[in-house]
Parts: sequence; structure tokens; C-alpha cells
Amino acid sequence: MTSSSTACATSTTVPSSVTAPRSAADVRSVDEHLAAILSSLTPAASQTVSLAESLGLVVAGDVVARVDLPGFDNSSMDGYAVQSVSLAGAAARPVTLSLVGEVAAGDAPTVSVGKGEAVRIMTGAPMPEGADAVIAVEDTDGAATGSVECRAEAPVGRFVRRRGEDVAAGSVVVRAGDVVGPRTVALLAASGHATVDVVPRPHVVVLSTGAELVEPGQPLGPGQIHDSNSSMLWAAATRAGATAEIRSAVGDTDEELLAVVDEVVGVADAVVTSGGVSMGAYDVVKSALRSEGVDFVQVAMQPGKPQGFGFLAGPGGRAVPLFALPGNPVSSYVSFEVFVRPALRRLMGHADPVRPTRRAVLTSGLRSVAGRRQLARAVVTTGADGTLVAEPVAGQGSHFVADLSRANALLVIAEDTTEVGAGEVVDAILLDD
Ligand SMILES: Nc1nc2c(c(=O)[nH]1)N[C@H]1C(S)=C(S)[C@@H](COP(=O)(O)OP(=O)(O)OC[C@H]3O[C@@H](n4cnc5c(N)ncnc54)[C@H](O)[C@@H]3O)O[C@H]1N2
Ligand code: MOO
Repeated sequence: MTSSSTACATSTTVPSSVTAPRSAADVRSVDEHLAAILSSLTPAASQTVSLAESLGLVVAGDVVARVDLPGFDNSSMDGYAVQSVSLAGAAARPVTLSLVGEVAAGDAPTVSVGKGEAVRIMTGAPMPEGADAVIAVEDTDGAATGSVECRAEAPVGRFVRRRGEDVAAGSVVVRAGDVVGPRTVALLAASGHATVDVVPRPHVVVLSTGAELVEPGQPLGPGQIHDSNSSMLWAAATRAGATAEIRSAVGDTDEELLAVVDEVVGVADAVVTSGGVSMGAYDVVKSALRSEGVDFVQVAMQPGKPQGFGFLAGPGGRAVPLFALPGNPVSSYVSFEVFVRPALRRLMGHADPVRPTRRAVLTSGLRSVAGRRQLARAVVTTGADGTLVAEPVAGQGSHFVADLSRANALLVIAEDTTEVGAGEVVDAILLDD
């Protein structure tokens, strides 16, 4: 593997900001580290995908309607297409019209409607020539042949859906930057599109390191633990909109890790590792990848202090971003939320890739280390008056997986705050989309 300093990609280049000057003692603020990551990434080149593959993706260019919507004047009711004048006074004294034909949805009408005549018509069927209104079947005797007795008037345009009244052919229906949702898909399909140009999902490879790790479900030996970070990061990447795969946990030697990394840069648009980034004797990610273009820094946050980020040289000069997250499960998750999710959303073309914060009232106080932004796990609920209420989970240590699992929010306690009391209002990042 070559150093990323020589890497170069068409859509992703290695920017100077990745290695931008840091604050004293190699400590970066959360905002500095996030800004360095985001400014180094650009959205992937667009791809044309079927509507079935487009859900949740960002539209790459304006889309123009190929047809008018509705495409033709048609009835919004099952009933009879008539000339409005034929039914003058019908509310007071029923009027009988002669039935001259029938038109169903999907038919091309062959009859026209004159004064004193009616054509039986179904919802969505094209209006026959000459008709300018529809009387609903409920206001008639419901006849299918011969003549129909009508007991209501039908002003011009009654129950008629006009061609182009929703969308005119040639007008923009979906804009670049829109995120495809169920309603977008409906509009694209209705306006003549089977495919759409989108920014594709990045493919994320998740790698966990540590000789103590055993696959979930396997028996544990002395000192061993189940690898929970791989599943967690896979799920988080998938939830963020990426596709993701797990490579089995890697041991604690540089050679092992480098061999796996060398292989995955061929298939990954981003690599996320967990573990091996702090000060220990076996912190393999740091020791193996430092010389491969990954920058290891301390970020002024808790949890998630040790972080690595950089670009690996992939095939064809592709620069593949690598996020080296700390191994403690809570630190790993919080790091993903704070740095990796926004990065993946940036690669996917989202204009604002960072989750918004909401204001929430604390139910109990929290202490925080001076100089570090704390991202405390909490359960946020909506109070009776609509305000958000945040209950910090009991276990705020980086190993409390059960409390992490219960939480649905991260509370942001600023770097210069060492204590917040019950009843105070704090910023909360809600984690469930
Ligand atoms: N002397 C110091 N020690 C530590 C420091 C420090 O500044 N000086 N920082 C601490 C902080 S903060 C963190 S966070 C951790 C980060 O450690 P690593 O990223 O090197 O992670 P490991 O040592 O590999 O593991 C830490 C912890 O997490 C468990 N782990 C690791 N991978 C997984 C996984 N895939 N699934 C579940 N659990 C995992 C591992 O067994 C350890 O218990 O360093 C502190 N130490
Ligand atoms: O910062 Mo570590 O990530 O506290 O647990």
C-alpha cells in the first residue's frame, strides 16, 4: 500500500485541511475535527438508478415532467358526462338524458355528448368530446343503458380534472438536492420517469481490531469479549444511508491489519475501524496506519477522545477515507454519530449532513470535564406541554452498552461547562431518524 499523500481521486481528493494545524498538544476541538473531515469530502459522482433503488438518496439534477398531469381532462367521479346546460333545473325537477355510450378508465372515448345526452363514465376516464361536466351516479337512477334520470345540476367543470392542472409537461418536478421519499417517487413515476439521477450510497467496510474479540454467538474464553462494535457500526452506517459490510475482527499485529486494509480499499468508499487508537502497547490501528496517511489526533470530547482520519490510496488513484474510532463501544458509537455519519451524508450529497439539535430540559444534573465537550447519553421524551425532557442514563462510562442502547439522544455539554443542574435546558441530538 502506498501512502495517501500520493493518492488522488476524481471525486475525493486529499485536502490540506486534514492535516491542518491543530491546537496545542495535538488536541482539536470537535468542530475543528468535523470541519477538517467535511471539507475534505465531496459528493460522489451521480448515477442513474431505478425508482426502486432511489429511496433516501439525494437527487443529482433537476427533473422535468415528461407529460402533463393530469394527462387529459378526466372524470373524478363515477357518473355521467354531460353538457352542463342539459341539467339546468334538474335539482328541482329531474331531467332524463339519453345514454349514448360509456367510457371507462383506460378507454379512448369514441362518442361525443350533445345537449340532452349523457355518456356513462368511470373515475379516471377521459371526458368525451362535447361534455363539460359530470353528474355523480348517486344523483341519478344509475341506468346503464337507454336513458338516465338526473336529480342534480352540474355546473361547468363539475367533477372534471383538467389536463395539466397539477403539472405542466416540461416543468421542474424534483430539484437537485431533494431527498427521494415516497411522495417524490410518486411524482417521478407519474411524470414519466422510471429512473432518476442520484448521488449513490457509499459502501462502508467496518473493521474491528483487538485480539480479545470473538464473533457474537461464539463461546468466550478467558479475557475475551464479543465483538459488538462491528455490528453496531454496520447498523449505524446502514441507517445513515450507506451500504455496509463487516470484515471479521482483526488481531493486534500491523501485518494483519495492513493486509486486510489493502484488500478492502479495493471495494470500500469508506473504511471505519474501531479500537487500537489510544496509548496501549497493542494499539495496532495507530501504529499500522500512521504511515499510511491516517492522522491520529486527540479531540476535546468525551467520549471519543482518540480519533484517526485520513485517506488510503485505493486502486486507480482513488482516495478512500478511513475513520479510526476508539474501541470502547460508547466512544465508538458517539464518534460515528459526531464524525462518520456527517461524512457519509456529505458523500451522499446531503446539503446539511449534520443532525440538528433540539432544546431539552434536564431531569437530573450532569457533571462534565472542563475543556471537553461531553456527549451524554439520555432518554428524551416529549412532556405534556410539548417541551422535550431529557433524562441522562445512569451509566455515562464508555463501556455501558445497555445504557447506550436505552438512550435515544446525545446531550451536548459545552467545553467550558463543568456542571448542569436539573431543570436546565441543554442541546440534544436526537438519534432516531
Ligand atoms: N493510557 C491511556 N489509556 C487510555 C487512554 C489514554 O488517553 N491514555 N484513552 C482511553 C480512551 S478515552 C479510550 S476511548 C480508549 C480507546 O482505546 P482504543 O481505541 O485503543 O481501543 P481498545 O484499547 O482496542 O479497546 C478499548 C475497550 O473497548 C473494547 N473493545 C474494543 N473493540 C471492541 C469491539 N469491537 N466490540 C466491543 N468492545 C470492544 C476493548 O475490549 C476495551 O475494553 O482508550 C483508553 N485508554
Ligand atoms: O474518550 Mo474515551 O472515548 O472517553 O472513552
